Amino acid sequence: MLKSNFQIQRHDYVSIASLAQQISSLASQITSYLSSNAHPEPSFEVGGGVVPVSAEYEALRVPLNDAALDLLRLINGPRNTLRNFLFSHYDLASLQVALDRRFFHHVPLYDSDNGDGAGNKATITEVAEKAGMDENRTGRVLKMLSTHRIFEQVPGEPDTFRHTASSALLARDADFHAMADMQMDDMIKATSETSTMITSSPLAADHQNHSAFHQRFGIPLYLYLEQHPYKAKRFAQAMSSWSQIDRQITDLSNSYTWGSLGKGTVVDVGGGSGHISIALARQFPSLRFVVQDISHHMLSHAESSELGGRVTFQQHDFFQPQPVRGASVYLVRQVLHNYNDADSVKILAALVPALEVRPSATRLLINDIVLPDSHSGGVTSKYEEHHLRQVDFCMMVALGAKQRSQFEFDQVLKRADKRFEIVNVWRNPLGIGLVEVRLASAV
Ligand SMILES: C[S@@+](CC[C@H](N)C(=O)[O-])C[C@H]1O[C@@H](n2cnc3c(N)ncnc32)[C@H](O)[C@@H]1O
Repeated sequence: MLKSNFQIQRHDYVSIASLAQQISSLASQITSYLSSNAHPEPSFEVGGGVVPVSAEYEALRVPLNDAALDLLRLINGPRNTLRNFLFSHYDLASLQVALDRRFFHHVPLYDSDNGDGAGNKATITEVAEKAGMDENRTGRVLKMLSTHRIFEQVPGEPDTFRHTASSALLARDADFHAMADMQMDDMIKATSETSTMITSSPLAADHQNHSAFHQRFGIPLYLYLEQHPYKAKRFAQAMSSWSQIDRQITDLSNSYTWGSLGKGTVVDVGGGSGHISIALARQFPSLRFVVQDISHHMLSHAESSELGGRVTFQQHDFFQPQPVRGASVYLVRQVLHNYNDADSVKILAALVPALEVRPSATRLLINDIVLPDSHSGGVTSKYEEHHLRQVDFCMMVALGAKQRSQFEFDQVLKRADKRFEIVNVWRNPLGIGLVEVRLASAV
């Protein structure tokens, strides 16, 4: 996670030659970085897809993405580029079928190989049988996914497929699979209603009853999850997987001085299954955590913890006054982005009496994406901004809500209580940042 004054220059690439030169230079720096860190060169093979997670690697990977994507746009021209873009829902449909019919578990992994190479592949007929669908469409799904290097045809055996690094990830990582499944199931269905939803209420922005999700399923997302325990479990797993991406937990533990809180209490407001508190509790053995959530489904997915009672769980509605007073930290993580400004103001205001007990020793930490904007800066690359905008759109579709910039956080905080003051911002160009807030009367 990077401090607020960190800015990445956005380049306007102009020529094929200059882009090619940048790509070549960045690619050789990546090769040197890999070899000097004894990191194996990434490949598409099973087990070959691990890339380094470090600030140095990101500083090369991100501009290489910008340059490579722009080079492709330039050499393909708008007609080919847009054609590809416009047809991408068919690619997603193939992934949707593969997830629905559990293709990723029907092709054996190298792990199960008995040594003769025969155990790591499956014919279209075998996959179709296990998936309970016809061979023709099974083959078409596998071939479509293979164009993205998700599965591949075994050389010399055109009707036989094996895993690649990407398909193996979906086979092995249950939480990542849950995230993919959630996106390709409810979220893609809801997303297709976005424009219809806007047409039906063109001026009613920012309300969960005017979200595409509501348009598609007839009820707000969290009520829907309460009514579908399997989907609530999948959601909790998806959130856990999401937190592994881009080092979110590492960033959160590194960016704030948790160690200085001594034997303090951290209240994890809307903490879901408690995965963040549990990770922090493992790292900071003096701290105690209270994970609060309205959903007993979420709390029931909470890991039984070996942490000697330092992580406790409490059912609580964060629109109601905060029952744990005078804690060291109130962590509000990936919650405000679920709400429009009016509701975010109510959630923040409900915390004020608890912060007033020991204002100088208490912090509110908002752990959410901090969007770039012209007021508070934070310019990112196009590649990075695209990620942030995708998640912002996700909030619009799912909940009629949004991600916020520092300026927008400041506005909702001040509406909740004029004494709220942002004291520090850690930006993360690829994901979740951190906003540290206090009640100014504490000074
Ligand atoms: C997007 S999840 C974030 C979970 C967790 N903080 C994290 O970062 O992984 C939002 C959480 O808010 C919970 N929630 C929704 N409405 C709530 C309410 N009124 N009071 C308390 N929790 C609520 C949901 O059950 C869900 O676990």
